[in-house]
Amino acid sequence: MMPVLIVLNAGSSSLKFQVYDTPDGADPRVAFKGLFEGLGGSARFVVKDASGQLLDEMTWSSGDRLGHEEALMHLIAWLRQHQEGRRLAAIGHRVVHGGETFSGPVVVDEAVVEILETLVPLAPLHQPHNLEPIRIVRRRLPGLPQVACFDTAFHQAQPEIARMFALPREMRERGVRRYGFHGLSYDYISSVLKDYDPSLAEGRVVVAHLGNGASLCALHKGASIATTMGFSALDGLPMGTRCGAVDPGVVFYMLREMNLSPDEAERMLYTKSGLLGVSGLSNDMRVLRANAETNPDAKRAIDLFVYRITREVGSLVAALGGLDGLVFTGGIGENDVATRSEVLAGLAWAGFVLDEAANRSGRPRISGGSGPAAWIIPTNEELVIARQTRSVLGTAQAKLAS
Ligand SMILES: Nc1ncnc2c1ncn2[C@@H]1O[C@H](COP(=O)(O)OP(=O)(O)O)[C@@H](O)[C@H]1O
Ligand SMILES: CC(=O)OP(=O)(O)O
Ligand SMILES: [Mg+2]
Repeated sequence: MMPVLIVLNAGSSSLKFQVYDTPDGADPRVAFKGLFEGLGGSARFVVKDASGQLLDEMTWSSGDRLGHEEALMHLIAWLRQHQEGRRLAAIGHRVVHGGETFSGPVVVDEAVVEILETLVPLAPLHQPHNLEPIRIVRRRLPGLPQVACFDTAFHQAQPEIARMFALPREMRERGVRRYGFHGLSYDYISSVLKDYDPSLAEGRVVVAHLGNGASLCALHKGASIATTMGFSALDGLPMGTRCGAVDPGVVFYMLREMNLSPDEAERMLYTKSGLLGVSGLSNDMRVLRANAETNPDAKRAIDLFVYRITREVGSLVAALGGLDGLVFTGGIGENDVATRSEVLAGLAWAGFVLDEAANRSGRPRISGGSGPAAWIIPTNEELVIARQTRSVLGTAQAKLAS
């Protein structure tokens, strides 16, 4: 029987999953993938095969109030019916925050869950939802091994100075420092860069993960040396609904002069800002592009997004001491032709020459000339989770056997 892994990425109303076969001596291979969306309301389940062919679909009415627990049990039941020749071996979870404790994936037990709970205030938009399926599986399928894979872990190797705030020492001792996120995505890009451009993989690269959340990472010889997100997933670039870097003085103004409660201020920064807040229209780049010519606020939101990316690339180039290439990834980075060309135009000073035809057709290399290289590389956070899950479980089993 082929051991399979379920990889879960849980959000507030969605549960994305991929099911991986784990053949001996080869990379994990997608067998099924899909998602639940609209959880808590009118929910929908979609499952496809590895090539994207629809295999099954189901919807629930809003009265059913399908939650994460029912969704997960539905997925496991579906898998049992369709897993001929396969055996569910483990579940790997995306967990956004691993704090100072975890610099790599970890097999989940009660002590691990307790530590991860303490990190909820550091990632309120993600961490509670990431932990929910972990708790459900512990309750409903207690024998099934679970592995937590962290967005912060890849950045733990950064030099200390890149991880520091200029705050009093006791703050650092409390763990108030820059962590960085999107590490599963950067780990993936780092692992495949040599297949695209072997000399770039050994060089100085800025990776732009531009999705609903957005950040940049400076890679030197494949390792993270700096990133734009910090203590929380709010810092750095503007995002779909998050503000990115703001002067902390703004927060005091919100609390004191506007009398917002901490919860209200937090909600504004996490869910009402970014592309949505500036445009007043949408957090979705597709909608903003479609309206940019007629709606000045939509154009303003896009312009600010691009401007902030180019400024932050400049900062990371300084941290790297130069630049050999730039990689675009994430929903916007992989799909939005105009964002890529505008960012490269803003970075013309660094010597980028855009290959417009390549950019329009989404070909992987979108730069010409002899300057730094620009690439589009689709990310694959789920594959990294599958690799890490198999690897730590293999190590744990080897330890048990010895
Ligand atoms: N075809 C497209 N053109 C432009 N932007 C797109 C396109 N498809 C997706 N996007 C953008 O990507 C975002 C989703 O990015 P993604 O990386 O999938 O997000 P998540 O963080 O949820 O994984 C959308 O909100 C939208 O702004
Ligand atoms: C950490 C983070 O911002 O994740 P996402 O892009 O999935 O929101
Ligand atoms: Mg994402």
